[in-house]
Amino acid sequence: MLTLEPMLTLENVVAGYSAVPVLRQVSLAVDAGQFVAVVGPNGAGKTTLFKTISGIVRPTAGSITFEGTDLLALPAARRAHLGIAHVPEGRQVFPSLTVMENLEMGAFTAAGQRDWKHNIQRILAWLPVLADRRGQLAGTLSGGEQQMVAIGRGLASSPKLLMLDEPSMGLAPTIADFIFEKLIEIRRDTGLTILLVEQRVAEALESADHGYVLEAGRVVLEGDNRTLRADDRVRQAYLGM
Ligand SMILES: Nc1ncnc2c1ncn2[C@@H]1O[C@H](COP(=O)(O)OP(=O)(O)OP(=O)(O)O)[C@@H](O)[C@H]1O
Repeated sequence: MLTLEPMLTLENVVAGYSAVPVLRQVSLAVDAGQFVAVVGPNGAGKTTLFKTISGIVRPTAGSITFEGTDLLALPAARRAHLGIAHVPEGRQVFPSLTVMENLEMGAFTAAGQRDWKHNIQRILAWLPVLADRRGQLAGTLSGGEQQMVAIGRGLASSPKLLMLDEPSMGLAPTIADFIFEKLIEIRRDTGLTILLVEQRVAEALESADHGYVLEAGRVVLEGDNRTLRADDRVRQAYLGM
């Protein structure tokens, strides 16, 4: 019988800063086309998890595989070319470049260069505010607009896996809701695989198909979104019910 391997697999990953472990034996899998959310409190290690996948932090144990390739054998710069886009916490747009220049910077991969015309049309259709502000310096945009630039920049690389680190951070609830709706729309239109880290647990588990709860560097719960939303621990600790 044919069994499909997940697109991304982490097995027993241990990682941190200097000698201090943050991730303690984290295992996680993302299937192609899936929308997976990782939720958990401040300091649980969510950002460290993303940095470990994209190669900024090097694990001391465990394995990470993307489409059958051993990611740990590749430097960070190579991983983006495999189709992994990391939209970082705090957006990190290039403030002195325009919106369009920021989007162009995202198209640094071979696939991003090849697909630029198609990608930019779609990005501007999903996020029309970026078309309105294409010549504006990104540093002068609102937080929500900067988040849209960061998402657009990630999409411009033609990723297979889009990793988003707390896209709602610091945004008013209505703007955060708009961002979640856009992610659902982009996913529906493209079938893109999405890995999302979020502190807005209710919205994250409504948008995603599958979730992981990360606490103190360990996966303490995993399941499809309905199961997690119905879980007593999740309801009490994260949904205020
Ligand atoms: N560059 C660093 N050097 C040393 N320790 C760090 C560094 N970055 C993060 N840490 C520590 O690693 C732990 C996990 O941080 P991380 O940012 O991964 O958590 P998080 O779940 O993303 O939290 P938040 O939701 O607040 O961003 C924290 O105790 C933090 O202090």
